[in-house]
Amino acid sequence: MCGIVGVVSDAPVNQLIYDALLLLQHRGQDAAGIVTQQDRKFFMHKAKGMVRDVFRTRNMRGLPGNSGLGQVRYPTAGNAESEEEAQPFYVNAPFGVVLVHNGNLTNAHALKAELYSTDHRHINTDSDSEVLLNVLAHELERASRDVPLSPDVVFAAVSGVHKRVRGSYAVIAHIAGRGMLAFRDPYGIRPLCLGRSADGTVMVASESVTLEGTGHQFERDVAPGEAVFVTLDGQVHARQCAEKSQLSPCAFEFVYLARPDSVLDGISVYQARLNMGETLAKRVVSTVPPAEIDVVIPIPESSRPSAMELARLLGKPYREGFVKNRYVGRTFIMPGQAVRKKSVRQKLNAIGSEFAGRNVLLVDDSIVRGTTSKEIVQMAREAGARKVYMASAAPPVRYPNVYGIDMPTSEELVAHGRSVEEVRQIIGADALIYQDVDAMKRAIGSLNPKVAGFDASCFDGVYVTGDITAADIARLNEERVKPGEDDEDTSRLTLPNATPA
Ligand SMILES: O=P(O)(O)OC[C@H]1O[C@H](OP(=O)(O)OP(=O)(O)O)[C@H](O)[C@@H]1O
Ligand SMILES: NC(=O)CC[C@H](N)C(=O)O
Ligand SMILES: [Mg+2]
Repeated sequence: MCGIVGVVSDAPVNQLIYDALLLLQHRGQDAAGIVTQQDRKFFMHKAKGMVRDVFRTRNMRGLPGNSGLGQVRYPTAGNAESEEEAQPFYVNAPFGVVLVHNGNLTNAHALKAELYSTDHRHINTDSDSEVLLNVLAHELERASRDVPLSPDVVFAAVSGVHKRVRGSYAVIAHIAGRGMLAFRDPYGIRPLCLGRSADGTVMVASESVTLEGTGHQFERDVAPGEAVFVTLDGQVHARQCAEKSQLSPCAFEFVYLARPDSVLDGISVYQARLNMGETLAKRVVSTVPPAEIDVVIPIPESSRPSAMELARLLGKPYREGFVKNRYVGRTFIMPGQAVRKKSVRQKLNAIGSEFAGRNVLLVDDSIVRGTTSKEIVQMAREAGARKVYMASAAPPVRYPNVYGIDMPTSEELVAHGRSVEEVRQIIGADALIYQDVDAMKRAIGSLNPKVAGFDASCFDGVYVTGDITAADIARLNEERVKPGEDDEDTSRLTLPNATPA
């Protein structure tokens, strides 16, 4: 998951984009970048690291101008170690274009070959976003061959992009001296919304919290397949550029990725998490007699709303048994299993008195590789819990994600090919209760009937774009995993009573 933002204003935007990126930091911790524009010239600074580390005063001084864009990166293609893959990306022709991307292309490999052989464009990194920029640049060149650049030409280029590109993409680009372009893939898998401030600044961003937190009024979501072109005087043009579109946002945004104070596609992330807590409560009571639960404890941060609602419905106390070190980032979006595992203990510490002699129900938003739950169950026992039950507000994560969440292989998923009982044994809990897939979809979907469905592929193996084959998954995985990575493969996690092969 990455976070993206773009602005067109009458005043300098460097600090505004910086502030917006801080509000998107939870979507990407590996790299950050900003481009601003003054007198048709782009100024860029990007590097590996969190926003606060990447931008020092001297870097900010080098970002003049009244329009620009920014990105925080959580790599899902290429290599997390590569500084060159940090965004934004730039091409000088036609016009000069910079671009930021949230999502993941599933045909980047084929496009790269085609760009080279047919369009004569060179891609210098393993990033799918650089491929996407070059497809856009080529389509802009084609659409503007005999006519001056206008919103019509820009929209024709986006139609061309939709025809060639597969996968998920929420995109913001700036065309030098012309304006800002934003568009979303025809399924609207990744979020993108638009707002305006009292002084007329137009902002496009991944999440509504970015608009609110920087003093912009939310106006609307960018529709799936739609493109919005904002000229440098702040005029907004919009057009549907896809032949067919169908809003199917990623369910994992509501489970984990987005901030709870955001509203995505008309759905409050917080309310969706409360609803998931409600449906989870029903499953808990059918598995563990409520009399056997003394206390409900969330695993901070993302599970809190679901755990709170679940506790209320069970009539049990909700207690904060784990304290989170706020200086450690989100562990799931860290690259590499070794660093993730180490970070769980650094990040969370148990308050002994909440566990001693009690039967505790721990609630997390999701169990992906099982890194967090395995450590946490053990910590609860070390803190003196009698019984440790574990509940997940999301269903078992069993299938790889190809649309921008970094879980490219099924082998790394603790629930892949395993029964709930087997997962329970691996994480060492006394009971394990998962959300049901349909119940999750209803819990989120009931908040906006206009949403046609969700991309819930990591839970049900159904890929909304309808064009993903087993060979694609294998190839995307091969391209992603770099030799020498210190990942611990969860397929090697054995059941406690398993006989060694
Ligand atoms: O099964 P796993 O592979 O461990 O992944 C799942 C865990 O990772 C996430 O937490 P994270 O620490 O990233 O962020 P949070 O503070 O927002 O909960 C998520 O909330 C789960 O706790
Ligand atoms: N999480 C994302 O949106 C990643 C964007 C892009 N695929 C990258 O790897 O840089
Ligand atoms: Mg968590």
